[in-house]
Amino acid sequence: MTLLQIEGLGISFGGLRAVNDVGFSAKPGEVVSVIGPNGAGKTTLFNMISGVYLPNTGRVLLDGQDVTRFESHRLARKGLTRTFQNLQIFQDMTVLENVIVGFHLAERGHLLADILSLPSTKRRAREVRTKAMDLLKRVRLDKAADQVAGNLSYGSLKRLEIVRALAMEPRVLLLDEPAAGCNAVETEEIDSFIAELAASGIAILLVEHDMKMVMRISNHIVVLDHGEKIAEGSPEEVSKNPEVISAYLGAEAGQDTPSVEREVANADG
Ligand SMILES: Nc1ncnc2c1ncn2[C@@H]1O[C@H](COP(=O)(O)OP(=O)(O)OP(=O)(O)O)[C@@H](O)[C@H]1O
Repeated sequence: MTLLQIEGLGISFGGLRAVNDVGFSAKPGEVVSVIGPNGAGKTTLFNMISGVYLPNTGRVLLDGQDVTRFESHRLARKGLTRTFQNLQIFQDMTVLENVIVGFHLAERGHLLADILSLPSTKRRAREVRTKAMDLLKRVRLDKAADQVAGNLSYGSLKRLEIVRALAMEPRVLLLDEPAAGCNAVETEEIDSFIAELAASGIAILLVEHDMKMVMRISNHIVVLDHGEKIAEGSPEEVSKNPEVISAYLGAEAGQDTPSVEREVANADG
């Protein structure tokens, strides 16, 4: 059963066609990764899917409903949430407070009850706290709940950001470079957490430069180059695709992008 369907998405910035006619789909429990050399259009594609940019062409269907024109907060309430490449954590708040903010973003409808300080508000605050602590336990951050977020290691902050997105109870979760800046141990932690989330039935869309991680955890990979989808398939299919290899090798000559073939060989070894 398809949960997220992307059809012919495209957008231009001035004269530049940043993304052109890109489509793919994701089912519950699937990890779908979008890869491609620097500037290929991955983040722009994510921005269109998550309501940050309005595409010039194409559609985004969530559970069969056309949500193309929905803004991010409305999409989040429909079950599609994202994290950003750069951390969006409130560094001065505690770890727990950061997650609680995520819950409040998910339920703005209770504002009047909050203002009137109804008994239901206190009960809900307790429920939210319990749920937030449960989420923190899942990423072993519960012991750090009362610490100021700014004191956490980078890998912990990355996990906190994912947890905060989970407060919205997404069915589709877009992760933009969740392992960026993480060391090998932190990357593996994030890696197994993502696999766990997928196993719980969430469809994960991933943009990630760490090719070993992509090859390890993806069920399906979509490859972009210069805004076009040049290939898609299983990690094995994609890593053997000559067009994909040449896109990466071409990029490697001018930029610091790893060759998929070599990265797959390393990941195997
Ligand atoms: N808001 C914008 N205005 C103008 N051009 C943009 C904008 N956002 C992206 N672009 C351009 O669109 C193209 C695709 O950029 P995008 O950031 O989506 O690529 P990417 O694959 O995510 O790259 P990276 O791997 O480096 O993050 C680039 O040429 C970029 O300069």
